[in-house]
Parts: sequence; structure tokens; C-alpha cells
Amino acid sequence: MERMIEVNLLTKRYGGTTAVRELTFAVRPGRVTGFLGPNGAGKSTTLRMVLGLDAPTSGTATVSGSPFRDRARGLRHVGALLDAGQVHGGRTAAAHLGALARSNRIPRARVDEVLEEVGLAGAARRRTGGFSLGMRQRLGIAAALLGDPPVLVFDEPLNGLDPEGVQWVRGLFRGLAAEGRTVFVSSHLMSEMEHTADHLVVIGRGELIAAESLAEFAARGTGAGAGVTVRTPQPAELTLALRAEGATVRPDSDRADAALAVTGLDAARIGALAHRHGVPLLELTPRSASLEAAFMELTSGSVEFPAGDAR
Ligand SMILES: Nc1ncnc2c1ncn2[C@@H]1O[C@H](COP(=O)(O)OP(=O)(O)OP(=O)(O)O)[C@@H](O)[C@H]1O
Repeated sequence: MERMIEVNLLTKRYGGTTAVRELTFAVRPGRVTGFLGPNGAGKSTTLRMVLGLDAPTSGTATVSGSPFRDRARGLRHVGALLDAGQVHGGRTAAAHLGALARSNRIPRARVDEVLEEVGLAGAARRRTGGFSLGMRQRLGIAAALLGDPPVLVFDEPLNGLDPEGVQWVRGLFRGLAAEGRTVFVSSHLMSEMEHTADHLVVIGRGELIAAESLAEFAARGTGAGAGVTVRTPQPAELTLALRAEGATVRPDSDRADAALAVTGLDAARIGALAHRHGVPLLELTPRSASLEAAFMELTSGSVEFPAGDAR
């Protein structure tokens, strides 16, 4: 329970809209957990409830076993980046962080440390109103790190960052997780999470779709792309042998040559079977379903404004 974010049957309704419906999942320390869902899926609403900024209609959200709003000196317990646009533009970066440090009883020396850590040491005396989106993200991350908290929550932290910034954030998150912290990061893009997270919580239309490792999630894709591509000069014979073993065999539609797309048997078993039947193989290529394909398939029913929607 220590350092864990636990969400249990969490529900939030706004009038007639159910933003989050009976969500249950846990976010554990020591790894980066991605919080993924299409626009409007309820990620920000969930994070606000985890942070005690919004009250659940029903259910609970706790950090290390208790609702976060109960705690004094918040930034020492949970660091959060919510909306990078929220910073008061007239203040300098150092003054902004200094005020946060004071109100959370964090030593002033941390301000310079975190500014250094996020690469803003050179901009410490500049007013944040002139910051680029990427700089505001870095400042928001600095604020999250200020209290050296065991639990960190980031809502869309990669927004506005250039490729170098993205690399830096990924390294930072990995480092925080390796120190044994809980790191929970939201995104609406699987491509962002693929190289950032170890574990995923996926939601669509406010409901839980998956809470598992990336590998487990990828394996859910029913197929677009998953399986083994096999090429042989004796396709009819191999197809019969494969079907007898329970495999599904069809022409590989991605290929102009006479390749077969096989699912239900892995490459090793297909190779051994071909050998037993004396069928030569010209190619034997495992193809993993991409995470992106699995994400699209599993959330396709829950996109708020699908492309091509005429509304
Ligand atoms: N204060 C509010 N009042 C009314 N409806 C709200 C409010 N906040 C969120 N919603 C609705 O709840 C749903 C979930 O919104 P939320 O912002 O949590 O989604 P999200 O997954 O963070 O999406 P995005 O990636 O677009 O930020 C949406 O349909 C949204 O319109």
C-alpha cells in the first residue's frame, strides 16, 4: 500500500455526463505506469480525483492508503504536473518555485537543484510569461520534483517537448522509478507511452480497458499484424499440416508473393512442423501486433470524435 496509488470503483458524474465509471486499478512503485486513453476518456478527471482536487461521485482514490487531500505539506508526498499553462506569467521561474517551496516548507535550496535538474538553471530569473510550452512543461516538472516526493503524477508531460526534451523526460521518469518511486504518466498517444512506460492503465469513455504490462497489452490485439509470416514452395501441403495443428492460415494480404499469415502457432512450432512434413521454408517471420494497433482496436468504440465523424 505504501507509495501505491489505488483507485477503487471510482466514479465521477458531471450532470448527465459520466466522465469516469467504476474504475479500479493500482499504480505500483518502482516502474513507470502509463495512463492511456483517447481524448475525453477521463484521464484528467481521474488524476484530479487522485490528487484530491475533485471529489468522486462514488468510489475512492488513495495514495499510500489514504485520500491525498487529508495530507499537509502536499508536495512532499505527491508531485504533480497537471496543466502546464497554469503558471502565473508575471513571476520568474525561481520566484514561482520559491513560493511553492515556502508554502510546502521545503528548503529554498531545492529550487536551484530542481531548476538545474530540468535544464532551466539559465532561465531561473526570467518571467515565466515568456516561456515556450516546452519550458513551461520543464517548469511544471521542476515543481513536481520540488518536494522529493515518493509518488509522481504527470498529465500529458510530453506535450510541447521537442525530441530532445522527450528523450530527457523519458530518462528522468526511468530514473525516478529506479529510485523506487511511483511514476504515473498520462497520454492520449500510444506512440508516446511505448518507449516511456513499463506498465499501462488504459481507459476509454471513463471505463477500464486494461491494466497490465506493455507485452500483455500488445498480445490483446486480435490480429492486425500479429502472427507469423511463412513462405514455402508447397503452400497447400503446409496449410493442411498447420490447420491440423489448430493454426489459422490465410494468404498474407500485406504481401504480393505467396506468403501465408499464420496465427495460433509460434515460429518455432511452425518450423518444426514443416521439418516433420519435409516442407521447405523460404521464410519464417514472427510479427508482433503493434501496441498502437492493439490500442486502436481496443479503444475504437470509445473515441469521442472519430475521424470522419460528421458532427
Ligand atoms: N468540469 C466538468 N464538467 C463537465 N464535464 C466535464 C468536466 N470535466 C470533464 N468533463 C467531461 O468528462 C469527460 C472526461 O474528460 P477528461 O478531461 O477527464 O478526459 P481526458 O481523458 O483527460 O481527455 P483529454 O485527453 O482530452 O484531456 C469528457 O467528456 C469531458 O467533457
